[in-house]
Formats: sequence, C-alpha cells, structure tokens
Amino acid sequence: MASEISVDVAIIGAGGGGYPAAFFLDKSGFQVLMIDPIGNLGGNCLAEGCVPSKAVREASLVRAQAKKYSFFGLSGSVPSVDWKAILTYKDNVQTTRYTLHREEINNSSIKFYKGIGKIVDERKIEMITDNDHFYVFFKYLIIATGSCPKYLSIPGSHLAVSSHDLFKLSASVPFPSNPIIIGGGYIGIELASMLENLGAKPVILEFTDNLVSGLDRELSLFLAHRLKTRVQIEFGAKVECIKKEKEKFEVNYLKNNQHYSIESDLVIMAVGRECVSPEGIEKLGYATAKPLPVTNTLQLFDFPHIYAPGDVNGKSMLFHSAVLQSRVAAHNIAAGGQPLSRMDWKSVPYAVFTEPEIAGVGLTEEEALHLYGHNIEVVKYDYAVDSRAEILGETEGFIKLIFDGENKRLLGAHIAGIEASQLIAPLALAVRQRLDAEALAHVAFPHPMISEGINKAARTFSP
Ligand SMILES: Cc1cc2nc3c(=O)[nH]c(=O)nc-3n(C[C@H](O)[C@H](O)[C@H](O)COP(=O)(O)OP(=O)(O)OC[C@H]3O[C@@H](n4cnc5c(N)ncnc54)[C@H](O)[C@@H]3O)c2cc1C
Ligand SMILES: NC(=O)c1ccc[n+]([C@@H]2O[C@H](COP(=O)([O-])OP(=O)(O)OC[C@H]3O[C@@H](n4cnc5c(N)ncnc54)[C@H](O)[C@@H]3O)[C@@H](O)[C@H]2O)c1
Repeated sequence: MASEISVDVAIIGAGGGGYPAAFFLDKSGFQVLMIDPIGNLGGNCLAEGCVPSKAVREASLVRAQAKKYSFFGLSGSVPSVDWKAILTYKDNVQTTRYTLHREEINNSSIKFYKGIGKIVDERKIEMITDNDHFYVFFKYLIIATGSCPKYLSIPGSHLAVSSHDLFKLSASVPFPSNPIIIGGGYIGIELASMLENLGAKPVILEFTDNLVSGLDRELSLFLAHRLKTRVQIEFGAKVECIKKEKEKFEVNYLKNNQHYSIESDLVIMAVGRECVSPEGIEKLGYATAKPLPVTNTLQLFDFPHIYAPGDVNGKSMLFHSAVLQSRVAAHNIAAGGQPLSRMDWKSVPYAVFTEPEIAGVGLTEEEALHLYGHNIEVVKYDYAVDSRAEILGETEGFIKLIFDGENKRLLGAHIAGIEASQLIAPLALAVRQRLDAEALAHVAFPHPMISEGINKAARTFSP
C-alpha cells in the first residue's frame, strides 16, 4: 500500500510560480513539499523559455553590432554563425543555472521530488516519482503547473516545431535559412528578430492586423514599422495547412480571400500557450487545459486553501509576474489564509526582446482615455534628442508617459526603442507606488543614459 505523509504546504510545479513560495514558506518555518518532473527549479523559463531564448538572442545581438562597425569608425567583417556553438553556449548558461538552483534546494529544508503530482481531492495529492508513489495530505496546496505551446488544429500541424524544440537543452534543430513563423506574438517576433540577426530570412504569418496583442497602439505601429524593414510580415494570414516534401515545407494560407503557398526549411508554431493543470483537476470541478480561475489573492474561487500562481491561471504569462504571484500566495498562506497581499496586475511590466525592444507598464493611452476621459496628460520624450541614443546611432524611439490630468500620478508608461526593457523598471515602481510627475522629475537618473528621458518628460509639469 502507498505511504502517506502530511505537510503544511504542497507545491506542484517548481517554476517561477512555484519555487519562490516554497523558499519563502520554508524560511518562515512551514513544512514544504514540492514536486516537478524536471527535478530542478526554473520551470519552462529555464528549460525552454526566457533564459535559453535570451542567450541565443544575445549571440544574435553581438553579430548585429558588426553591421554598425562603420558607424563607430571601425572596420571588419560580420562574424560567421556557428549555430551548434551558439546552442552549446546556451546549454552552458542553462546548466550553470541548474547547478546554482540545485545548491539552493540542498541548502533548504524543502522536501523536493522529481516526479508529477496528481489531484486526488481537495485535501490530498498523489505523488509519482521514478520508482515510488505516495499520498500527501496538505493544509495548503499551490498549483503552479504553468503552460505549454499551443498547436493549431490544421492538417500538418505536427510538422511544425515549437519554441521548446528550439531552446531545450541539447536542442538539435538545424539553423533555418528561411523559417516560416506562425504567430506574431512575443515568441514569433522575438524569434524572427534574433534569427534575422543571425542571417536567416524569416516570414511571419499573423492572423490579426497587429503584432503582440494588447499593446499601446503607438508601440504596436512602431514595432511593425521597424520589424518590417528586416522581416516579411503577412498580417491577416489564416494558415490552412502545412505539408512536407523531402526536406522542404510548404505552408498554405488565406489572405484577403486569396490562397497563398510559401516554402521554407522550418515551420515554427508560435500561436500562444495553453495552461497545464495537473491530472485529477476535474475532481475539483475544473476543465483541463483551461486557466484556473483565481482571485487577486491567487486563491481558487471555490477552494480558498488552494492557490494557483503563474501561467496556470492565464492572467499574465510572464516569469516576473509568476514570481510575484508566487510571493503573494506565500504571504497569504503565511498569514493563515488571510488576504494580506493582492496582485496589482496593471503594475506588472512587460518587455519584448526584439531589435529594437519595446516595453510597457500600466494603462495604455487607449485604456486611459476610456477610463479617465480626456482628463489625462500624455508626455513624450523622443530618442532623437537623447545623447546616449545619438552615441549608439539608435535615435528612433520614444518614452511615453501617461499621467492622471488631476493629480499628475503616473498611469502608464510605454517605451519603444533601444534599452526599453531596462528603462521600464523604475516606471513599474512608479506605477505600483502611485508616484506622480514631481517624484519622477526630482530624482536624477545617470547621464548620459536614456533614463534621463524619464526625468525630462516628467519635468514638463515641474520645470
Ligand atoms: C520561448 C519563451 C520565451 C519566454 N521569454 C520570457 C521572457 O523573456 N520574460 C518573461 O518574463 N517570460 C518569458 N516567457 C514566459 C515564462 O517562461 C513563463 O511565464 C514562466 O515560465 C511561467 O512560470 P510558471 O511557474 O507559471 O510556469 P512554468 O515555468 O511552465 O513551470 C511549471 C512547472 O510545473 C511543472 N509541472 C507541470 N505539470 C506538473 C505536474 N503534474 N506535477 C509536477 N510538476 C508539474 C513543469 O514541469 C514546470 O516545471 C517565455 C516563454 C517562452 C516559451
Ligand atoms: N519577452 C517576454 O516576456 C516573452 C517572450 C516569449 C513568450 N512570452 C510569453 O509566452 C506567451 C506565449 O507566446 P506566443 O508568442 O506563443 O503567444 P502570444 O499570445 O503572444 O501570440 C500568439 C500570436 O499568434 C497569433 N495567432 C493565433 N492563431 C493564429 C493563426 N491561426 N494563424 C496565425 N497567427 C495566429 C495571435 O494573433 C497572436 O498574435 C506570451 O503571451 C507571453 O506571455 C513572453
């Protein structure tokens, strides 16, 4: 008969949604048990997501710099690409991070298992490891099982690869010279940008007329305008099927009521991610592969002792968001299930790592107009007047700040252009802390860096 144990907190999934809560609660004196089939921390982000994709991107950025040699008064040739070596460098980054995470687990009192967790009922899970299975009773459960790539249900869908195939450890997908990327969201455009920098000629087939849904309209237009100079983008493209003949792929799509067919050496599926719930979730009345419905305290509506932070709730599929959600859940568990901490979803920033980058936080201009009428103030700082942008030869871009017209509190910030992903951090803090223009004006950000533009934009109201 399978053994049984009892813990204070059981955690299914050790990604960004799972492990921050595990460490917080462990340090707070709770008995914590965590299980994940990867057998280490980091989830999708480290296995096939943020970290490996940004490692490959970094290699692509170094190569792209060579295109600007003459601008800086340098000469030399553009480096040739050794794709296998780039993948080895990526693997090394992942392996080093796994080693560090292993030490963190070993230095804690968390009972960590490699395996999968299944829901038995609202007070019990089953744990299945390579050579054992047992039952765990818990006071609190955290379900942080994340998400996985979505595939279109069209003929030949299985012929496409996903970001997981490209970025997992020891990935062996050959370098594509003319990849077709289905989907112009985060993954599609980041991939297109990095592969183009490495010498490929990607084509993006996007169903809607926008790249990355939900952006401030100006950012969306900027992104499309800049990417189109390097990547072929087909908007309004409805992919109908994928075929393979010998080593060539053919993708058929419909656009403006006309059928098109294009060939490529690789098809990449990037049409979104699907929530992953543990087996047995239906016993709690939830459907599989659907977002788990949570409150702002990360509790399941029907089971307040069960928390579901991270991609699994589908609200904000970003690593730093998963980490914050995990901490919110942990704080509430530590408070005996009281709603001590809540997610402020709007103050979670996003960054898209294309060239150039875009990033944003808070309300878009369209949302602010909708909520505040015309009682908003929009201030823009243009990269064309910035010294660092000039030094870098990257003068196309802007920082856009949206303030409440009454009290000049920052409602939203949207950045298009180089270094946007770094610049958004202080603005996320400002949105979260409800800071006003005065606060952003009366702090000195370093010179000559683009962050000065934040000071300058805010000084419009505080000369
Ligand atoms: C290509 C790519 C690039 C990305 N880049 C970025 C980026 O630059 N910045 C950013 O913020 N976000 C990025 N993301 C998104 C980010 O990876 C996710 O938002 C984040 O990993 C979510 O964390 P999570 O813990 O909720 O889920 P996951 O990371 O998916 O972790 C869930 C864990 O649960 C485990 N699990 C699943 N089922 C079970 C079970 N039954 N029992 C036990 N364990 C289970 C899984 O093995 C996994 O380890 C990227 C994603 C992709 C795919
Ligand atoms: N920089 C980052 O933070 C980062 C990077 C990568 C991924 N992520 C996360 O991972 C998630 C998944 O990324 P993603 O790019 O797969 O999803 P996504 O939701 O960002 O984009 C999917 C795109 O595919 C399009 N699409 C859907 N069906 C289509 C069809 N039939 N034909 C053509 N296009 C179609 C959608 O219109 C959308 O633009 C993101 O939403 C994001 O949360 C974040």
